[in-house]
Amino acid sequence: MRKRARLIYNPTSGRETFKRQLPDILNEYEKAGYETSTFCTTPEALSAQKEADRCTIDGFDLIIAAGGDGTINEVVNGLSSHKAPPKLAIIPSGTTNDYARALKIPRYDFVKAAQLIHKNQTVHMDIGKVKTETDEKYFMNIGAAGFLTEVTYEVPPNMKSLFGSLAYFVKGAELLPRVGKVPVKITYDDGVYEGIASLVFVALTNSVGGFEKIAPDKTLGDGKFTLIVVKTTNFAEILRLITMIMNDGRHIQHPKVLYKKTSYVKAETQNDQQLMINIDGEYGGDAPAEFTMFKQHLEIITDLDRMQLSINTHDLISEEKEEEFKKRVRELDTRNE
Ligand SMILES: Nc1ncnc2c1ncn2[C@@H]1O[C@H](COP(=O)(O)OP(=O)(O)OP(=O)(O)O)[C@@H](O)[C@H]1O
Repeated sequence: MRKRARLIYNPTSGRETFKRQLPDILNEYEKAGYETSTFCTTPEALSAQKEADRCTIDGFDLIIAAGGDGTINEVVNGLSSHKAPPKLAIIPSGTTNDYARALKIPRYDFVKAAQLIHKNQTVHMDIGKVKTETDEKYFMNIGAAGFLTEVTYEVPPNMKSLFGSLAYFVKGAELLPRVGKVPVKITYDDGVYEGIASLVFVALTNSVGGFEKIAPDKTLGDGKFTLIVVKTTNFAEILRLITMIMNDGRHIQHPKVLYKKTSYVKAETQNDQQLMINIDGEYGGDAPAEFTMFKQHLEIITDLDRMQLSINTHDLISEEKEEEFKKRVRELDTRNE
């Protein structure tokens, strides 16, 4: 019997050009020996998630998720509640595509992304689960609270596509002065942090909000979250930290940063102040929130050669981008001092 693949695509993601290339995309999976079919997501809540769940129960061999990080997250949720989910392929067609960036999946050519199927290379990715008082949800990339949450909400999509991560930075700088001091209690595998925080990250990859060096020492599939807590609300200090994140990843040694590898995190606030949790770029409930780890839970089609190559060429690729950021930081720093 031929293997079956279901392509779940969001027609509204990114620049909405996906549909035109659908026959060419499907053809790649057909050539690789899959019998293919498609599901177009609808405005109804969680349609991608429900379809991924249904296909898993129905015994599909491969789910192809095409969309932005929101669609990928839904598909990941549909698959992850199952013990032995089918393989996942990703065709990034959103604006930021953080997850595809982390997995080195081509982000600007849908057919090229589909052609990865011929390489027969996969990576077993860790998946996180976040539990709040109102909800329970899987995530594949990031759980965040504090400043990043607001920034992600407030960067308009057209700004994201025009300026990429610079948009986050500019918005971030605008929002920072308004960020309140939230006293938090963060419990992790081997410790507890109690104090103020402008930022709490629980990350599964090193690609978040367009930043590529947020967890520079991350090994994918190691069964550990990277926990980052920024223990300052000082504007100038945070700006410098952001520059470090852009430049060389030295933020992990900064005295105002708690940087840990852990398989469990609990985030609470200390005086009933509201702390919104952002999950893979979307609002995911309020603290208290518990994060647990599902080690190597999803097998995802990727390009292992490119992943390896990117380790060697990383610094060259981002040099130009960094110059742009450095200039911007200098401007903002002068304005705020
Ligand atoms: N047919 C549809 N019509 C309108 N909205 C849809 C449809 N299908 C899915 N959606 C909505 O699209 C959102 C997910 O968008 P997604 O993240 O994939 O793309 P994006 O926002 O362009 O990308 P990015 O997250 O990278 O900015 C969900 O809120 C979902 O409900």
